[in-house]
Amino acid sequence: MADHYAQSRDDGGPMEIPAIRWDEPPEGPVLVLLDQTRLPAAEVELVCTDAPALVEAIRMLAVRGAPLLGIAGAYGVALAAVRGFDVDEAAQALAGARPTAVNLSVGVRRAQTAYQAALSRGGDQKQAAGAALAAARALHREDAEASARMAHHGLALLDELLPGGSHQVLTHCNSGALVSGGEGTAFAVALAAHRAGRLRRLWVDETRPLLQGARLTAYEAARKGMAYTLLTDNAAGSLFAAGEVDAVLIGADRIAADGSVANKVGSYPLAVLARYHHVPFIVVAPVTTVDPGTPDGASIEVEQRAGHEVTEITAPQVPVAGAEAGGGIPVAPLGTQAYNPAFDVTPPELVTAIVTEEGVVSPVTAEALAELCDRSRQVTI
Ligand SMILES: CSC[C@H]1O[C@H](OP(=O)(O)O)[C@H](O)[C@@H]1O
Repeated sequence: MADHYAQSRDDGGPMEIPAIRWDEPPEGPVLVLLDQTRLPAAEVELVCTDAPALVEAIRMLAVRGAPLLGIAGAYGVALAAVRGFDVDEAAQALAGARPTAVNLSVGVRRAQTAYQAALSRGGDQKQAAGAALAAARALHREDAEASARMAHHGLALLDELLPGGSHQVLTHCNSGALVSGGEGTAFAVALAAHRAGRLRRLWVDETRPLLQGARLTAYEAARKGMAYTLLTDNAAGSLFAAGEVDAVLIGADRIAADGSVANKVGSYPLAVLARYHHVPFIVVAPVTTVDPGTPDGASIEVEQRAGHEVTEITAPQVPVAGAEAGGGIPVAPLGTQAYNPAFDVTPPELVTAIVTEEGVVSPVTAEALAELCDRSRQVTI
């Protein structure tokens, strides 16, 4: 079950409303999401009291973005546990809500494993539920820490690649606080450059069809006082040709063992443009987005979404929950079939560097990624 609660701005200023928070009102624990389908027009919280409501929120992108999906998945398992629902059933539904971002299944599995381990140690249901919640909280905290470290490593890389002055950086989709326990991934690097006085402008791809750039990155950049300019996705090429892009910064949803990067559809063309115009193409993602179990780009399942997201324009530019047709304004003849992959895959040879909280991988090779993952596991242990 899910309810919407509008946010009131008591002092008139921008509120820092977390993308996700756990709450324990008298009527029982809930997971509270800043409903991203309503941004930027309204800051509305969506309250989930069970896993099915969270699964629907994930599917309609009320909560989205790889690292945040992992955090939400972990909290979703904890929510099922504390409310006495079947945890394994909830975990399966949550992990299957969207296929491409590996973080979702990783987060679900982390909380589910903590729950099962507590039971195997002789703990009761309440203790096991507490263990699942503790695992979710730990993942939330770790992701915030990872975001800050990625921003640090990413800014150092920009300074190395683009010494001196301030620069124009292009980003695609949304990779800020709305996808993270902290300030995000690629956007966090741009924000660090802004704070250091080294961001002349952030070019923001609108990111059709769900407009994560226009609706969410512009919303985040405005709140942070960054100099940003919105553009249609098909205008990016002319910016490169005019020499107006100094670097590309994007997030990732899954990085295969060979360094192939799945990210929002439209990322691959930017990588080709960047290569042709000798511009650094930088991917920023936590190590949890690297999936050693996926050997290469061809092995990444790319989510195919409903055609009406392409053939219709809806008021908040997102699908209506549960509706077959989006109920939006048709921009194509009724009955038009649409191709709507949510992601595309960029091969490692087009990626200048992958920035993680553990450091920078460049050039991107399977060996370097494996070493990074091993180093991360040693730190985690
Ligand atoms: C850094 S994770 C953000 C990542 O997630 C977005 O996809 P979606 O909005 O469908 O969840 C996009 O791929 C971003 O790069």
